[in-house]
Amino acid sequence: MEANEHEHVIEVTGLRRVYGGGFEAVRGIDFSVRRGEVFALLGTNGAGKTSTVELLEGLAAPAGGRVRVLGHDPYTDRAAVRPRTGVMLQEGGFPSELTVAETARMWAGCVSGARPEREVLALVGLESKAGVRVKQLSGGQRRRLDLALALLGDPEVLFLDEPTTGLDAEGRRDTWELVGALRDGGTTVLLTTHYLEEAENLADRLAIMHEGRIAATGTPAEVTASEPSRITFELPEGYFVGDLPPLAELGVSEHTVDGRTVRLRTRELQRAATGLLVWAQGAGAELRRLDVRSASLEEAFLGIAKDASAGTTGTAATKEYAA
Ligand SMILES: Nc1ncnc2c1ncn2[C@@H]1O[C@H](COP(=O)(O)OP(=O)(O)OP(=O)(O)O)[C@@H](O)[C@H]1O
Repeated sequence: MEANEHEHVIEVTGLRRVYGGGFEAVRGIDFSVRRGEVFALLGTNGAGKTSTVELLEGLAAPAGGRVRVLGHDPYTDRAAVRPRTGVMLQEGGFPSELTVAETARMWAGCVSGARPEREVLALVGLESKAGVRVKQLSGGQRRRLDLALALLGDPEVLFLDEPTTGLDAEGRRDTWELVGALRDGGTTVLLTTHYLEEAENLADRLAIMHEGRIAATGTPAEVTASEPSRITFELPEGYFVGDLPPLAELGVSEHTVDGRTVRLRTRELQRAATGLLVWAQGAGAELRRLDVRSASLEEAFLGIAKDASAGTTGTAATKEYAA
C-alpha cells in the first residue's frame, strides 16, 4: 500500500447501527480519516462512540451505510484488515492469573509479525511489571497493557476506545506522548475520549456525537470557533453599562452585569475588544480585571450538546468545518 498522506484510511458514509431490541444507536453518520491523522470521537454518555468504533473494527455488521478501513469492508473482509489494525477495547478481559509478559506472549501468538513483547511493554512503561500477574495491576496499568497489546502488530491504523480512562495525570501525559510519537511515525489513530483536553491536545480533527448523530466536526480550533468568545471586565466607579458604546454595534450577542463586573459574549472578538478598548481610552476609563478569551473546546462541547438536546442540531444541521 502506498503511503499517501491524502489517502482516506477510514471512510464512513451513512453509517447506522441498530441493536437487537430495535434501538438505533448510530443514526447515519459520515466522516473520514486521512493517513497519519489522529481523529477523536467525542460525545455525551451513550452518544454512540463505542457502537461506531466497533463497526470500524469489524466486530459487527452495520444496519446501514458503509465503512471502509484501508479500502476494505472490515466486517466482510476481516482477513485483509485485521493484520493491519490495532485495537484497544474498553475492557481487555485478560486471564488474570497470567503475568504481563505471558499475556503479551500469548497475544503475540495471534498476531502475524508481532514485535518483541519487551519492546511494546517498554513503549507503555510496563517493563518493570513483566513478571507481575495481571490481577495485581492497577486499573491504569491494565489500560497500558491493553495499549501494549494493540501495538504488538505495529499497526497502520490504531483504534483506541477511551485509552486514558483510569490513568492518573502522569499516565495520561505519557499516553498522549506515545500517541503523538505514533502519529509522527505515520500511524493513523482513531480514538474515543471523554476528556476534552485529550482531544484538544491530540486530535488533528474530531467529531462530536450526540444521540447517534454527529453534531459538529472539524479541527479543534474550528469546532471551538463555533462558540462565542468572552470578554469580562470591571467598570470603574462612576461608569455604568449604559455609558459603553451600543453593544450590538460591537458585535456583542449577550451581556450580563453583576455589580461592577460586566460579561460579554461575541462571535466577533476583535471587533468587540477593539471597540471596547477604544471607548475606554477615549473615556479615560480603566477596565480592571480585563479578560478576553476564545471559547474552550469544553465550552463548545457543552454548547453543542445543549443545542442538540434542544433539537436545534441534527443530521441536517450538523456543524461542519472545512479541513
Ligand atoms: N448491546 C446493546 N444492546 C442495546 N443497546 C445498546 C447495546 N450497547 C449499547 N447500547 C446503547 O446504545 C447507545 C450507544 O452506546 P455506546 O456504548 O455506543 O455509547 P458511547 O458514546 O460509547 O457511550 P459512553 O461514553 O457512555 O461509553 C446507548 O444508549 C447504549 O445504551
